[in-house]
Formats: sequence, structure tokens, C-alpha cells
Amino acid sequence: MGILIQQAMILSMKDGEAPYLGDIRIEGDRIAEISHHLAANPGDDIMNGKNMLAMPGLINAHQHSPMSLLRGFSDDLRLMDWLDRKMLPAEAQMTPEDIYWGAQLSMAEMIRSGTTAYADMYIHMNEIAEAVTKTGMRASLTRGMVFMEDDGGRRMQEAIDLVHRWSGKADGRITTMYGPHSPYTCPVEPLMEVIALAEKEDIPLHIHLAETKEEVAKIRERYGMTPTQYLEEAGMFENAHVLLAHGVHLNRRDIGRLKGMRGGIAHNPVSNLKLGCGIAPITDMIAQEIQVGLGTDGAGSATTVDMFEEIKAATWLQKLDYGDPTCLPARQVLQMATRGSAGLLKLQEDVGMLEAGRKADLILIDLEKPHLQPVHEVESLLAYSVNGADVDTTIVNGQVLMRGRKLLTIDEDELYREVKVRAKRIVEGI
Ligand SMILES: CSC[C@H]1O[C@@H](n2cnc3c(O)ncnc32)[C@H](O)[C@@H]1O
Ligand SMILES: [Zn+2]
Repeated sequence: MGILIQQAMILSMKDGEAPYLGDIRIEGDRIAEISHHLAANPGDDIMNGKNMLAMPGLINAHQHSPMSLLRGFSDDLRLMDWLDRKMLPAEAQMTPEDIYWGAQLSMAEMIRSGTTAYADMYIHMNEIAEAVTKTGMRASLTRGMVFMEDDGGRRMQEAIDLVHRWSGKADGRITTMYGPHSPYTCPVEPLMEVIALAEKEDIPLHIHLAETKEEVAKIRERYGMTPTQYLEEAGMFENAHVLLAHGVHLNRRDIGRLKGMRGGIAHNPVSNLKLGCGIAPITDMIAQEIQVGLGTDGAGSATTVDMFEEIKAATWLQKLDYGDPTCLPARQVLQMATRGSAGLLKLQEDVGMLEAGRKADLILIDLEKPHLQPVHEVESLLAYSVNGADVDTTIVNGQVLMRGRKLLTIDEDELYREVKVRAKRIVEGI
């Protein structure tokens, strides 16, 4: 018994393929067939795709999921004040159970707004892995490591435990990375140790890079180089696959350093806007064939983890920054949010495109809305008009996680009860 989606407008995101009306058959965890018309098999779960658009699920390439508990709690601050004075003290109050519920809150928001896979860097990763297992999402999990206060041995051991315990778990939905937090929290010795470990175990790396001008000045003062150069000199771009979050302050030579790297940049435009960090030179990176994906960062900075907000912000900012409305056109920004992010999570063989044989990670968007009619160009509607709330159905690994906007793996009443009490206790404890 499979799932048959009938007569949806299909945007596969395959090179050169325009949207067309067709049927999609899902068997087990994979897309079995896509065609203009498919006959139903006995016992099929039939979904009416009329007036719906089917596309690959969005992939959020950089998140800190439990920070949803800190949404709206400390806005309008500079990054270092926000982090040191607000986020770190709040995180010190969080119990493993808080992390579990905060992660689920983010996952509820992501599933509701069409995200099927995401990359997470945080603490208490066992609880996040448990939440991923329960909700049905696909995730790349990283224990973030800050090495400034002590030797970081405990954090490193937790990172290793995460990788060894959870890689490939939850029916293959969980993958893992090693996560030195940033150039400014990782001295060269532990940084090189993590790189060597990642290379030895063939596990990707996930790190923040060049998010603010202050970071660039700090690394220049400490090491006499740019943050990108610092990572390059530590050997990060030699063999490892690296997911670099932000990359806002990269000069021409830094972009040259990233050319040809395995992995690429996760662009987080809403977080960068909100924290006043700047605009990442995405158009220049793409011109140098650097792989770029899209992420939200945590809800503590971005305030929402709806990828459709990021899609709009990304394209608008490039047009504004370069003074050129042809920059980052609709199709290209959608590519970033699907295939680009899939490449950063090293999932490009399995997700990011609708194609027979790939994992069944896809969404249906209800086009019968005033702001989505008429349908001239599907890609334009998706990039400039669709909101997360227009997503009707979300499917991951062949499992329906939301149908007709009802979440099927998360009890929302229980979730909001837990979140309310926990968020209050955390901020009162600071
Ligand atoms: C040690 S786990 C990850 C760590 O990162 C912090 N964080 C969240 N958002 C950002 C950001 O935009 N830049 C740098 N660090 C960030 C989060 O609070 C966790 O402590
Ligand atoms: Zn981040």
C-alpha cells in the first residue's frame, strides 16, 4: 500500500524541467514513479492534488532548534550582547527536557511551513535526536563546541558520542556532523583536532563563519588574518565536507579560498538582517560556483523558522545590495532552499528534487488563495508570494507528517502546555 498524489502541479527542481500536471506514487520511504497519469493500486492512500503544487520539501541548512524557547525574549541587541548577556545565560538554565520540547516546537513550525530536513547545532543532542525520531523529520545533528573556557574535553566527548550513537538512526533520517562553534570560540589546537577527527571518520563539519564585522576584527587582532583564512590555514578546506553558516563578511580573496571546497555556505538572511550583521555576497559566491544553501538560524535571532521568509529575504537583499533586480531570480533562490541545502547536508543523492528513486520528502502547497492566483509563473509565486501557512501537506521519508494542516506526529496542545511553563522558568532563572 502506497500513497498516490493525483493531478498536482509538479515542480521537480530537476534541471530544465518546467512545472507540469501529474501524479506521484510513493512506496515505502521513496518516490516510486512520477508521470502525467498513474493508475491507483488497491489500498493506495489517494491524495487529491487538484489546485495543489507539489515540490521538494525545503531544507533548512542552519538551525539551533531549541532556541524557539527564546523567541522574542531578547530582541534588538548586537550579536555579542545578545549571545553573551542573553542567550548563554538562558541556555545555562535549560534542562535536557527543555531541549526536547524546544526542539519539537521548532519542528512543529518547520513541518507546518514546508521544511522536511534541517541542520541543527546545539547542546543536549540526545534529546534533539529523540525529538527528531518522534516527529519524523530528517536532520543533520551537531553538538556545538565552544573551546574557550576549558579544554573542551567533555564537549568533544559528547560530540563523538552523538556521531557514534545517532548516525543513520530513525530509519536513516538522522545524520551527524562535528561542530566547532566558530573561529572566535575555537583556538587552533582543538580546531585542528576536530578537523582531523572529521576527516578520519568521514563526518562533515558545521561551523559559524564571518557573521559580524566584530568577528573579523577579533580574528585579525588575535591571528592577523581573516576568519576564512584562519579556517583555511587550520586545514578545514583540504579534505572535509564543511557547512559554513553565514559567510557575511568575506572579501574577494576569502571567496577565492572557498572556491572548490566540499560543502559550502548556509545563508541566513533574516537572522543577519535582524542582528544588523550585513548582507552576505551570495551573488559573488554563486559566480565562483560555491555551493550555497539557505537556513534560518535559531528562532532566538530570526524569530521564525519559516523558510519561505528566508527565500523572500534572500532574493530581495541580493537585488537591493547589487542594485540589480535580475540578481538571485526566483528559480535560483528555490534551488538554494532545496538542492543547495541538500548539498550542504550531504544529502544531494537522496533529497532536494522530485524524482523516482529519491526519498519521498515533499510538500503540497494550496494554490487556491487570493495571494496565489492567477498562476502565471509557479516559481515566482513560490519565491515572492507563498507563505509557510500555505503548505497543506508535508511528507518525509514516505510518512505524512502534516495533512490538511493537521500535524500527525506532534500533539500541539501538549506541546504548547510544556513550552509555556518551560520558557517562563528559563527566563525567570536568569
Ligand atoms: C554551542 S551550541 C550553538 C551555540 O550557538 C549559539 N548561537 C545561536 N545563534 C548564533 C549566531 O547567530 N551566531 C553565533 N552563535 C549563535 C547558541 O546560542 C548556542 O550557544
Ligand atoms: Zn547559528
